[in-house]
Amino acid sequence: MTTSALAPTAPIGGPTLTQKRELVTAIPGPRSLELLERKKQSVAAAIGITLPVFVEAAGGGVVRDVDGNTLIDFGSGIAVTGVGNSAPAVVEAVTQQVAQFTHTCFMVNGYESYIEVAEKLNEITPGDHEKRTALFNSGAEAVENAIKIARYFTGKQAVVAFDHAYHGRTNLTMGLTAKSMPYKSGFGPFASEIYRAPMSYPFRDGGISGDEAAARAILQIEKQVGAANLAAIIIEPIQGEGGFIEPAPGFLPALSAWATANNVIFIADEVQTGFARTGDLFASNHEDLVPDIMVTAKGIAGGLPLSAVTGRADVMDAAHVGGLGGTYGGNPIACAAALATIRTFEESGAINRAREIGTIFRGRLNGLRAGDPRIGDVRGRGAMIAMEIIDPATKEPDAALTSKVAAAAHAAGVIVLTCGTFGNVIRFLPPLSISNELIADGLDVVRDALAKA
Ligand SMILES: Cc1ncc(COP(=O)(O)O)c(CNCCCC(=O)O)c1O
Repeated sequence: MTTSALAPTAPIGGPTLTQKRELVTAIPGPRSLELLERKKQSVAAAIGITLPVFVEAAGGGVVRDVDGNTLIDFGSGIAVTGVGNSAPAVVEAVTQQVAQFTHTCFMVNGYESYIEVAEKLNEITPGDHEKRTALFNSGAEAVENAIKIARYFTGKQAVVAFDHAYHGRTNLTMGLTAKSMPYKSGFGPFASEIYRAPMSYPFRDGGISGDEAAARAILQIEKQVGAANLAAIIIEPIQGEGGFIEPAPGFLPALSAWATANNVIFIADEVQTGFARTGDLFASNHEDLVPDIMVTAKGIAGGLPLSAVTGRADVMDAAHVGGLGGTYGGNPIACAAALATIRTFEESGAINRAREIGTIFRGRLNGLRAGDPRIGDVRGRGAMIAMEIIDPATKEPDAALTSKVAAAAHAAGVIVLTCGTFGNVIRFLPPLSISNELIADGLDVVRDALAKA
């Protein structure tokens, strides 16, 4: 059995998990159903659960639920546990740290691991210029702070985000996010001075080039906002929740060049694409993009909540002392996890593994597409791959079929997620610690779910 160098050897303390899909009850099983009832009586209904099994253990490429079912993980907790769930190095680092001290608030008393994480991010993010980093907890919090920093540095207020963008669920980041339901509907009003520009969406924009799409976006920005008022452009190098939309080559570099020429801060939101997920350490590396600010989270700490804003030192140092902060930002346990996670990525060939995984997924999905026109597009890079589901007669999005296929995969013990402005994208975000055998079995399940739908 070929397994990734990232696969857990002997998990420390954790249960030994059989790296094989195995169902012993219906999905969800009886214990999960009991917990689901309790959840309904105790947790806000707005907190939904995509696949309502409750987890007992996870690692490698599987999740084991409280009923003893072992499911294949094609979601990584939404692109978080790329290094593997309960990755041994992370477990060891966190165990040691939690026994030393759990919290000081870095703004009260510092600790070395925060500095080490900042030094590491300044080193590995694109660009050899001097950088600074600020640590937070969630992706949305980091995006909020990236915008604060850009506005402070430029003295300008407007911000441009793109069609199909997703940047979070806080007030400002909801304003930056494009899709209304479920993220924004009913939660307004939203922050002011946020503008939207057209995205390069090769499958749906008539195949215009990256340069043409950038020219279209820049013209709209110049006419509807004006560079003199614009603090920042924020964009995901591959859009995540909006549908794994990979812009045409040249789109991002053209936007970045325009921003630089117009004293506009270019922010790359790599919350979902960062840390080897796309077959580069960061998706920005793919076109040699050097953002002024990069936002990271998710894959950074193997499951512990941590996010970061890393950017040009002149930009990051502009705000007055005390202007940025928060109680838990860069907490010591998450910093310990991040250092272990990044070290594991660096030492275990994560980038090559992500590329291998992408080759396997694209090969299988393009094979399905050749015989099934309902698969309109297969796209993405590395271990961030998706297929867009359509009505082949009209190319219209088919959200109903998408949901049906995902539900069938869940019932068969494969955790697969959907996304997209139109709800018609099935996305694959496996942990880089997954084995080729689990990938093959999981994709067989998706194949059969499509065939029966
Ligand atoms: C690019 C990009 N920027 C920002 C964020 C926000 O990160 P937080 O850690 O969820 O706040 C995300 C989070 N994506 C998953 C959201 C899941 C959901 O809430 O339904 C992202 O993908």
